[in-house]
Amino acid sequence: MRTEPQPSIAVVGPGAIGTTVAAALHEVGRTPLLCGRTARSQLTLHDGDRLITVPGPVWTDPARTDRHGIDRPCDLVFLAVKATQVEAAAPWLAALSGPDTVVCVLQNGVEQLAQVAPHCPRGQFLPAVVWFPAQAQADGSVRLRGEARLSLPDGPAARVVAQALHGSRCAVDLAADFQALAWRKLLQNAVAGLMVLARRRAGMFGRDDIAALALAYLQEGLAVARAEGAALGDEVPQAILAWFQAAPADMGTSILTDREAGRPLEWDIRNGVVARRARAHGLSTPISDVLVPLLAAASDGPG
Ligand SMILES: NC(=O)C1=CN([C@@H]2O[C@H](COP(=O)(O)OP(=O)(O)OC[C@H]3O[C@@H](n4cnc5c(N)ncnc54)[C@H](OP(=O)(O)O)[C@@H]3O)[C@@H](O)[C@H]2O)C=CC1
Ligand SMILES: CC(C)(CO)C(=O)C(=O)O
Repeated sequence: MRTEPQPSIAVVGPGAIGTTVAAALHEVGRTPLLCGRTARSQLTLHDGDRLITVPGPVWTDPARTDRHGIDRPCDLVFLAVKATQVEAAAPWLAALSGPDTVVCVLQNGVEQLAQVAPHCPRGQFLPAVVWFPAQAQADGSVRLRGEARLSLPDGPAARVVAQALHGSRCAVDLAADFQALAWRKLLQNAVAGLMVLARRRAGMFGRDDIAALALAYLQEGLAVARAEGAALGDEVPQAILAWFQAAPADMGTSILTDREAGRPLEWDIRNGVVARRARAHGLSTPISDVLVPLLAAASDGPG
């Protein structure tokens, strides 16, 4: 019997999201090359009671692809560094990508392509909506806190990703209206920024005053999303708030993890973007006008 050759796959940025995707691929026999910043011998994912170990190493030097067993571009690269880390990770994209390589950007926001493409001369770029929460633990392992699921804009590049993750614990939806999904997820991320300013986890959305603020901020974002052409219904703000209220009280968000670790924050792609896009449409954003400078200062200082 003839077996199909396996695609060559790399994960750049084996953190919370990168580890989840690497574990999903490994479980179905498509173990990716791991490319990171911190050397590790393996990755570990906790999904409920299940523990999945992805064999490493995590390579850390993009100039030494000869050591990694790569003699040609990969078929598929998952980029899962933070938006603030794309420039530093660009040498990995240059080392792993050829013109036919699909580069699937596992990042929040609605500007992934504009952010990443200038840093990589080759490849077919594909944004993804990453729906699931995952949290890095103190020992470097990752805890998955939801059903792993990605949405991608339907097309040939998305089908390469869907094929690679076929049969794995990470579901892939091919979306006809990706823009609406991306903006819906952006609104979820924008409101999660309130957790950074309060330094509290999802339980804080149980407060009436925070719920009212969150709804008003989500309404502000919804107007911008619609002006950008995203077809989102009136129910979206309440549905997003209800999602946070139903989440475990100790569920965080990746931007809060960065705040707690004193790292730069993705404030611009998650919150700043709402105000930036609003200006282009002549919309006012009184809530963003207060939140965004505070998030920017929390991220970048000075002081
Ligand atoms: N975590 C979540 O629940 C969700 C996150 N997202 C989005 O996914 C993206 C990734 O987030 P997340 O996984 O949480 O982030 P993490 O910080 O957990 O992971 C980022 C990884 O990239 C590595 N890295 C940093 N710089 C480089 C570099 N120059 N070269 C190679 N690797 C590098 C980091 O290494 P090191 O270990 O050294 O820091 C880390 O392993 C973000 O855009 C986030 O907004 C989307 C949905 C949910
Ligand atoms: C938790 C979740 C899914 C929503 O804010 C997320 O996207 C993140 O942590 O960055």
